[in-house]
Amino acid sequence: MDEQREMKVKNRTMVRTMIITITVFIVLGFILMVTIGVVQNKPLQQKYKYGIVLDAGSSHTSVYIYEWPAEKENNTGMVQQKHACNVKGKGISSYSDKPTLAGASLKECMDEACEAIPVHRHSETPIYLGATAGMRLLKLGNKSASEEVLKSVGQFLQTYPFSYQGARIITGQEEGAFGWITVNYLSNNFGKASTTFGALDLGGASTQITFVTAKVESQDNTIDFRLYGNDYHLYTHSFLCYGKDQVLKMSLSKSINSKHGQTDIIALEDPCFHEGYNVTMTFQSVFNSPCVGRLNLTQNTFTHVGLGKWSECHTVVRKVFQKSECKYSTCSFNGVFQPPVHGNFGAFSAFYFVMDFLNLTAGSLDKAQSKLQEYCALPWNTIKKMYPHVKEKYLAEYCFSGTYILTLLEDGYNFTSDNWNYIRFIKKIGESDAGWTLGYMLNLTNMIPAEAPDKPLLPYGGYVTFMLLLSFLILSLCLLAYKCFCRPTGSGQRDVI
Ligand SMILES: O=c1[nH]cnc2c1ncn2[C@@H]1O[C@H](COP(=O)(O)OP(=O)(O)O)[C@@H](O)[C@H]1O
Ligand SMILES: [Ca+2]
Repeated sequence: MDEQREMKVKNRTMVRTMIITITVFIVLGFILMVTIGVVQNKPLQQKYKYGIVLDAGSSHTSVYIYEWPAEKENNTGMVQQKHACNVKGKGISSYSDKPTLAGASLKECMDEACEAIPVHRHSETPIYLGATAGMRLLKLGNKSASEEVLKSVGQFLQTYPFSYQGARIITGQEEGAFGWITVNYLSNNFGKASTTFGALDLGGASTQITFVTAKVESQDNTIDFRLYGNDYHLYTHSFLCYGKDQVLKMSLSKSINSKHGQTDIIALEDPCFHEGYNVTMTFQSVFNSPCVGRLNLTQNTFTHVGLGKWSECHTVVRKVFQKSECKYSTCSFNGVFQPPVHGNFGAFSAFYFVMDFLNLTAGSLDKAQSKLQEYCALPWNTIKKMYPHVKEKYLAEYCFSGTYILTLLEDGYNFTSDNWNYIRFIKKIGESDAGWTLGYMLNLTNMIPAEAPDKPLLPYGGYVTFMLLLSFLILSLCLLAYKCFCRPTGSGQRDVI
């Protein structure tokens, strides 16, 4: 009997030791599996693909390089800006007198692009050049010069090892729509039930407004997209000549015209420039654009004299918007159909540069107006001392540009004090600049599918780890069951724990 009891005690001790050992092994195995699962699923060295878009704007050209993980082309939000380079000097449209030099002006930035993209990816990297309102205006004024400029930049880009996809003037509608795609792609708004942002783009020679709307009364202002399984019905309009540089020319030309015939124009007093500002300008620099009429004058130059009076400036700027005629239910200005604005808007490019400089990106419309009034009243000497490092051309124009932006948004697009805070002034979203270029590339490379790709239940890494753990657990349980229930005892009985 004692022997039997001793045997049982021994057996029990053995079983306990075994259970402890098994448990230790299970825990160790568990840790091992998780470690292997994690290490195995650690992102491998990512393989990136690249694309290049040149934004040939009216004031200057920028070269953008985008990159995305090679195996995730069609996932939303995967493409990011890797590098941007501002071409020195003015925009390509300024080469109208010497078109053959337009191409070579891009050299420095294109050489940078060669450095930034791994050599083995060069030949498969698409490169696009899109020209905007500066070239649209040149085409209107001098078609052959615009063609020569495009030929020059096209030929130059083809000397690089990238996959050249063309150099063209994009339409105002494309500029608006692709800006809208960029902002919403980067904000991850596609493929979700979430609403989209409208897009407001202000350049030197044109401005664009784009937002989702239910009803568009004019066919010229409609664009439809199906992206990631959702239909988007867009309103878009691009106002040629309503970029801030051209509006300045229009406003100066109006003042000159109103003085013309009265006296010789020696000094042109301007409420939109600071008191003490006094610069000699050529008439040619104002009247050299299809946006302003012709003027026959014997004089070549005039003095541009600042007054620094915001209310008068506001009155002058308002005159560039023709608000009386509208054959639709609602208009923005110049008889252009526009549904009432609604929802959030991202305002970028010069909207951002100017509002950021003036510290007007937050706060109410009233506050923005009163702050701008104070800023415009500062003498030019004070302004120069306050901002010694800011480019003088920009500095001189911020009072005018700020006034134009507030007037365009309020009187032009019909934003009010109530929805003013729905406008967000943005430069970048994540690493990427807001602008039309990213949307343009996504569209041309078919990187935004019409239908959302089917998503697996779990991400790959999670799936592998889960399956490993599950199989290990099942295996351990089987082992445990075998050991505990099937092992014959010394007395021929089955040992039950
Ligand atoms: O730092 C800045 N401060 C103020 N304005 C800027 C700054 N950087 C760029 N801009 C302005 O932004 C505008 C950009 O226009 P862009 O060259 O894209 O013309 P486009 O889109 O009409 O063809 C120009 O008026 C340029 O002077
Ligand atoms: Ca632009």
